[in-house]
Amino acid sequence: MSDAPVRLGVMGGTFDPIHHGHLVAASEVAARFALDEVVFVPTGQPSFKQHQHVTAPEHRYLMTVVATASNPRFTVSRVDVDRGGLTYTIDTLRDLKAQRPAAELFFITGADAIEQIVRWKDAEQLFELAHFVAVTRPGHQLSLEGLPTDRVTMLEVPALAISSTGVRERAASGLPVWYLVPDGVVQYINKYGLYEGPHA
Ligand SMILES: Nc1ncnc2c1ncn2[C@@H]1O[C@H](COP(=O)(O)OP(=O)(O)OP(=O)(O)O)[C@@H](O)[C@H]1O
Ligand SMILES: O=C(O)c1ccc[n+]([C@@H]2O[C@H](COP(=O)([O-])O)[C@@H](O)[C@H]2O)c1
Repeated sequence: MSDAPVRLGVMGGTFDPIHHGHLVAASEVAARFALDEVVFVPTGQPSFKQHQHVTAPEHRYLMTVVATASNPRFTVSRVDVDRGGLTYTIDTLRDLKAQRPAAELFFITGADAIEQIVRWKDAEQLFELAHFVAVTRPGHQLSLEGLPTDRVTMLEVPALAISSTGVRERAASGLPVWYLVPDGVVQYINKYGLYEGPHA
């Protein structure tokens, strides 16, 4: 447990798989908000994706480790994977705060996710635990209506029209996913045959 007063970015996601859109968003927020570190937190069972097949948490966790390994400021946390069950951001932030009480938390989220935030578990308390940085995403107009303006900041990031859905669909059709995801993630997907078969 480290108790240094760091500015800690928190990038939560299903990461099925992690792609360059996630990495660019984290890198841009880190630079603009002078973050010391960004911790990527792969979900256990994502609460808003209960009716779709999601790859096993351990695969998604390992792909996230592979994708972030080369950046000294990027780390990966197992809090959501190890807690098990449905993942709620309120639990993610509470666990990280318990591990690092002096850290100032900045939760990084895309335009599509921030629009749903009022429906997230314990929504009002989320803003007490972290500052939220909403990054623009191609195809999504960002509206912060109804959100506390002092706790949410909108940030334009270089537009990368990449989604995990698109990567899974390409892999399932035998199309290349090189350069949409880091090289090691391409190799991980091929090694374990992810996104092939009935769930692809
Ligand atoms: N290209 C992108 N640019 C900016 N933010 C993104 C991008 N892709 C995903 N995000 C954000 O990253 C977070 C985690 O996303 P997630 O793991 O669900 O990926 P996804 O590409 O949206 O997946 P899927 O297509 O399976 O829904 C979310 O807050 C999402 O809005
Ligand atoms: O806490 C909630 O109720 C909640 C509902 C939906 C999404 N989230 C979080 O938002 C992040 C992105 O989610 P997703 O499903 O788009 O990968 C991830 O960290 C989720 O845990 C959180």
